[in-house]
Amino acid sequence: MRAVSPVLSLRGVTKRFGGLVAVNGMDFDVAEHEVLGLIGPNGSGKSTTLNLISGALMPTAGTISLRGTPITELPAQDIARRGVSRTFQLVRLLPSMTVLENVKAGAVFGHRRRWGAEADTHAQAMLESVGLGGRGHLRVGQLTYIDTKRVELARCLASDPKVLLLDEWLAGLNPTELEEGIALIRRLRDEGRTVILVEHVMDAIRSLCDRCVVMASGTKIAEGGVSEVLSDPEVIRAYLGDDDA
Ligand SMILES: Nc1ncnc2c1ncn2[C@@H]1O[C@H](COP(=O)(O)OP(=O)(O)OP(=O)(O)O)[C@@H](O)[C@H]1O
Repeated sequence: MRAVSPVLSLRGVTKRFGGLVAVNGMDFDVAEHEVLGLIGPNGSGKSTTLNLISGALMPTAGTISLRGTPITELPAQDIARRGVSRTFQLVRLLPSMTVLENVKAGAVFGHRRRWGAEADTHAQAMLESVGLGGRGHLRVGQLTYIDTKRVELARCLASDPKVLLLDEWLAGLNPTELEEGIALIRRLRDEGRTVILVEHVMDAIRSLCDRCVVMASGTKIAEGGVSEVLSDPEVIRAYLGDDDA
């Protein structure tokens, strides 16, 4: 059941990089407990949109609100403290640190800050929840690709985020890992989190998302139920024009 007021709202959000308009007047809402797919061809502005929401970048124009409060001007750490957390397309972990230390770093900087033994216990629990129980002592450099992704998600979850921004978290997984990854994201939603999923894996979009927003060249070209938007001729055209379609 959708809540009436959105958790996250974007209104007229625009980002220019010099002469390039990477994100152009984006408007959309994300409802509580919703999994929203943000899709579109390569270079359409999806990661930039996540960067604007998480505060890694500041919009050139427009407003981003979290439960009705504008967060547009806030630095990234303040947005994280308000319960918005993200994974990165290229996993960003500290390879010389252990798995547990990387996850604890998320617990210290996030929404619900924990220290010392409490941070340890919580980080262990997050590792369990992503299927890495008992592997906290390993160095990140010793892990397989899927496991580094799991650590990145555990790091992100360590701050108890209410809104999760997943930037191609499922990319590069084999079919078995993909099934596990989809089940994991579904569980995060069942735990009461709201998720924005930037993803090229359409099976994941179909099986996880309540709705989709489709971007092309920085602009929203479609929004609605997944099967509806994926059969929209403009969306099909946008993807067919893309080398990776
Ligand atoms: N920091 C930056 N400086 C200049 N241009 C940028 C910067 N970040 C992104 N861009 C440009 O903005 C556009 C949108 O990029 P973005 O990474 O948001 O697309 P995307 O939809 O996430 O693509 P992909 O699916 O390939 O990850 C691209 O043309 C990209 O080259």
